[in-house]
Amino acid sequence: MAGADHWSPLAELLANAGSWETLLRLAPVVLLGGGLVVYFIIRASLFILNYLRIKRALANIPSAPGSLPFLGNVIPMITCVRRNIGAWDLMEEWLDSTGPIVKFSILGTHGVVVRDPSALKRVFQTGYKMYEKDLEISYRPFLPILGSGLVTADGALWQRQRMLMGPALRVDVLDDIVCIAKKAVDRLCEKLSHHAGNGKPVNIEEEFRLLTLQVIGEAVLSMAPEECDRVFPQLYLPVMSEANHRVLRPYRMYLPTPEWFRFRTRMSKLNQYLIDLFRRRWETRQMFGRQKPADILDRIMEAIEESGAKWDTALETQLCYEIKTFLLAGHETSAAMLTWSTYELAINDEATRKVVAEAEVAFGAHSEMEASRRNVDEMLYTLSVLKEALRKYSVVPVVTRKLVADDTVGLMGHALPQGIMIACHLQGTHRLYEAPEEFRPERFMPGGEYDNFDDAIRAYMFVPFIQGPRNCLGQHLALLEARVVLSLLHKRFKFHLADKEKAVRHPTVIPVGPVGGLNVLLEERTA
Ligand code: HEM
Repeated sequence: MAGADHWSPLAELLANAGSWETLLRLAPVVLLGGGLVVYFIIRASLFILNYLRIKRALANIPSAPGSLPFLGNVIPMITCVRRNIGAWDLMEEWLDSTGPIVKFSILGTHGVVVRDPSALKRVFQTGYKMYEKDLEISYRPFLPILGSGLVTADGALWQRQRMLMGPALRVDVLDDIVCIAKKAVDRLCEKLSHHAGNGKPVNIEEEFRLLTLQVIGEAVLSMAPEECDRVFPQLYLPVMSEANHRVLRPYRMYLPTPEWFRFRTRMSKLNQYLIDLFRRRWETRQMFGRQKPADILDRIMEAIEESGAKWDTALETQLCYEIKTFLLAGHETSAAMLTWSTYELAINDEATRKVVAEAEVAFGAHSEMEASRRNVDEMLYTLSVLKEALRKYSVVPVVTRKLVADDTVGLMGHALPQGIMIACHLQGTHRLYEAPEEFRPERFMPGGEYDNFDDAIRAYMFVPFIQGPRNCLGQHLALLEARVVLSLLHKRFKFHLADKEKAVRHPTVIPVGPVGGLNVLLEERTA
């Protein structure tokens, strides 16, 4: 019968609606549907209540201009790129026009932005346990790579890992860095010598990126330069580039595009490469016993042995996150610092002369001397050039935190509610100097502008590595490496800018380098 062919279970249920049997059959569907509705109503009510609680608590703080209902400030933050400025530059405009604390919101997430050193002291030092890493927005695209590594860990795990990793980066490894950096800059000089005087521009930012990867690859894993040049551009750099794209285009994290699959494949190959390396190293240590540590990995393994921890897959995974964190944190930031320092030296003969003079003392007239760490520590002017580049260009312009408890002390005289985001505007702090647009390394020489800030806030007036318990673990390594590289390169070559226009800071990528890199022309220095 034609009618019976179209008889569906739903039609049957409707026909029998009202009978006990049917009601019993419908019960699970009704309960599930009802449960879901109640769940969403509760979630939505909690969201609205929380939204109103935070809105009320922030009522006295001035708002950033251009806020729309629910969207908040998201549109000006995305579209500011059209003006060739970054979201961090927009925040600076808010601070300049509105006051020392400004509130903003992004799709229902409320936040405040601050730059005053006293506020940074509260976030980074005195109240740091309340101000946790903001993993939901800023670091989210990097979580598949960095996982629970040091930069993205919090609480007890972070504390344990920091204790384990800290000494491996701070103590005697710094002595090795001088030698590793010297070898790397010698290789770069050899490469660049083919370009000297030929009138062809070299993108020195790209060269610094490769160099700093080689230095961190050798310091952490004893990787030969050729191995670094083979593995990293194939596996590591493309995953970092995709993660950077995802910052402004978060949907890329969820769409199964060819790039999404490539990201996953490269990630698992990189993880496998590192885990194989760890296993070989661990087995060798168990076979031949303790030897003088060759690199940072050896030092970490020594600390693991001393802690009595068992080698298992959980430990391997955690170590993998830590090593990728060192690779990420340890190369692009340093490359950006070297790039901006080179840019400024190219337009400042007097500063270059002082840097070259320090290199001659530390490395001898022909750069053949193996400088000791003490020699490099004495290069105060070169250090000041690097610090001034970090101040003027703020390669990490902003770091964000999430407030996980009500802060009754708060920031800039305002108590703050749990759940908001705090944007610590490091770039803004670095502009609180005299004539901030001028490049003046003397600010950081003994007795200079920096030394003259009040004791209570001085440490929070220069924050490229932030401050407090979560400060950058690699800052000494970075500044040591960069002193060797900058001074020896300038001792060997004169750098001229290939482009006439002023370099412009990249509006979307952190660490911030110049848009299009830095093209230079090279000339061998004769005297
Ligand atoms: C000029 C170079 C560098 C700059 C400007 C820089 C900047 C920073 C900043 C701003 C943070 C704090 C991030 C946050 O709290 O959200 C940080 C953390 C960190 N950096 Fe660096 N960094 C540099 C070089 C390095 C190097 C060379 C290494 C490692 C070899 C390194 C390892 C780390 C680690 C492990 C952390 C996390 C510390 C923790 O949370 O306990 N950094 N860095």
